[in-house]
Amino acid sequence: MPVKLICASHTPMMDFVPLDDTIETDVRGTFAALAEQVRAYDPELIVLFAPDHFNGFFYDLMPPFCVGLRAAAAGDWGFGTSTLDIPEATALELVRALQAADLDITYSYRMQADHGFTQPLSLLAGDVTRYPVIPIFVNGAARPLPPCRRVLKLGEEVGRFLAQRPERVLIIGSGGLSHDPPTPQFGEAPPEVEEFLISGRNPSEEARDRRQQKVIDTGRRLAAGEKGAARLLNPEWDRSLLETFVNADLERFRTMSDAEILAEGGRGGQEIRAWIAAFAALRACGAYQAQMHCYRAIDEWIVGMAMVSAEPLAAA
Ligand SMILES: O=C(O)/C=C/c1cccc(O)c1O
Ligand SMILES: [Fe+2]
Repeated sequence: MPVKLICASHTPMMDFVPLDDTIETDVRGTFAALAEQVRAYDPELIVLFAPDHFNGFFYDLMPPFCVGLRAAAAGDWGFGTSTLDIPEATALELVRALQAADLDITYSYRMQADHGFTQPLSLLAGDVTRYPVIPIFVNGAARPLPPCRRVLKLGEEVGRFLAQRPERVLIIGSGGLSHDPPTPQFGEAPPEVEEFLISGRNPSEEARDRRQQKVIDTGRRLAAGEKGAARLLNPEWDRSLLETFVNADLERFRTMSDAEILAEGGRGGQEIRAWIAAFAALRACGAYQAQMHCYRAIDEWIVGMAMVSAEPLAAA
C-alpha cells in the first residue's frame, strides 16, 4: 500500500486577517506546493487526524477519539456544511480493527467536522469533498485530554490497519504547534459559557460570529504586543517538536504530559496530538523520511505554523 503523510498547523484566521506579504506568501505558497504534491499523488483514501474546538464535540458526551462513519463540515469559519465523502464500509472496518486491538474507539454516524478538518482539506486537497476521507477526531481542547501515550497507540493501530489496505493513502495530521487561542476552559468559565461547552452545537450565526470575532481580536492584540492577550508563541518548543517528528523519535511523546504541553505550547499546543497520531500511523507502516517545508511563528494568526511531509524510506 502506498502511503504518504502531511502534517500542518491550521488557523482559520488565515482568511480573515491579512499579513505582511512575505509571511503570507510563504505560508500560502507552501500549502499550494503541498497541494500540488497531493494532486500528483492522487490519494484513494485520506485518513485525517484533527481536533475540534467546541464546534462538533461537546461535554455532553466527549470522547477521547472518534472515527467519523458519516460526517459533515460543522459550518464554522466559512468552511460550509458539505457532507464529507467517507467510505463507510472501510471506516467501519477500521473501527473493528481498532476494537480488535483493544482500543475502545468511539464512532459517529453524524459527526460534525470543524476547521481542524475542513481547513487542511481545503488547502491541501482543494476542497472538503475532493477525496474519500476517514476523519478521526482526537480531543485536543476539552480537558481532561487523552494521554499522549494513548494517542500513540491510536496512531499505531490505525497505521497497522492501513498497512494492509490496497488504497493509495494520504495520512494528514492537523493542528497548531504552540498557540493559545481564547478557547474557554470548563471549570474556569461563567455558567452560561460552561453550558455552551456542554451543549453548544449548531449555534446561531450571530453567536458563531461573536465567538470568531473574539479569536480575531485576540490575534490582533497578541500581534500588537498587548500583555495578557494570549500566551506567547514558543518557536523554540515548536522547532524541538518538529525535529522530534522529522527524526522519528516518537517515544518522546509516550511520557509527554498535558502540563508540559500547556506550559510550553499553550492551550492550542494540545492539538499536537493529531500530529502524534499521524506520525505514529506512518511509522507503523515502516521507517520514514520526513521533510520540513515551513515554519513561521505568526502572532496575528495565533499559530506556530508548520508543515511537514513524510514518506516510507523505501519510497522516498
Ligand atoms: O475558533 C477557534 O476556536 C479556534 C481558532 C484557532 C485559531 C488559531 C489557531 C488554531 O489552531 C485555531 O483552532
Ligand atoms: Fe485549532
